[in-house]
Amino acid sequence: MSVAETVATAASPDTLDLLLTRRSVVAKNLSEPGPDAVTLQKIIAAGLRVPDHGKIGPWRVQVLLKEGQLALGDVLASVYLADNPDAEKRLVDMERLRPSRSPVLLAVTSKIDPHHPKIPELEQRLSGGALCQNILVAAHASGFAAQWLTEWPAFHPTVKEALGHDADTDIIGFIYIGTPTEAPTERGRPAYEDVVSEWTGPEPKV
Ligand SMILES: Cc1cc2nc3c(=O)[nH]c(=O)nc-3n(C[C@H](O)[C@H](O)[C@H](O)COP(=O)(O)O)c2cc1C
Repeated sequence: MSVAETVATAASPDTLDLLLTRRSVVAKNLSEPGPDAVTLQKIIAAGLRVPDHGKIGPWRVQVLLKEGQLALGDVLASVYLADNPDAEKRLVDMERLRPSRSPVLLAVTSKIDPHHPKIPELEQRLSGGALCQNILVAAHASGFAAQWLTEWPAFHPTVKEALGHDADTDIIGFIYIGTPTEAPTERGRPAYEDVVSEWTGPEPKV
């Protein structure tokens, strides 16, 4: 079997265009329809195909459809109320609806082995970030839009516990996926020259 047959080497201008134009769509602007089960599986499978030094797989993905979103909404409302006993009902209701903003919600977690004999913690963490980004790109390539959020629930131990995770697991993203109700305006991006430079060797020591 040739190299070309085993590695995706064909030029894909569409992929490049997508990467050059990708924009998040805010979760509240993501409505039905969401990806169907087969499409969603492909989107997540693309996420799982990330660089993962040492084949550790230090990440997990939970799919929250309407049932899970409503259940998580109940958790958020009760945690929010416990932390803010004087909160207006309107704000508690907003928390209850937070996970239901889009048809599909993914909770992505990362569990790092800080004592791994070979793979540094940083690399394990970055693999999880790459997974989230692959999911965003795959969602867009499938004709949907998405937003990767953490917001307060990602950092709340009770929310983490309710999702079934131990204290050593981090929620690294809630990824909202759906169909945009309005096109996002373009967002300023760093100027290429401010970020990219050519390095040709160490500065001479004077
Ligand atoms: C790990 C991570 C967490 C994020 N969490 C939030 C968040 O909690 N709230 C928010 O408004 N944006 C958050 N963002 C930013 C959005 O995902 C997104 O980048 C932003 O809306 C800008 O859109 P863009 O992707 O088109 O640049 C987060 C991004 C990353 C990478």
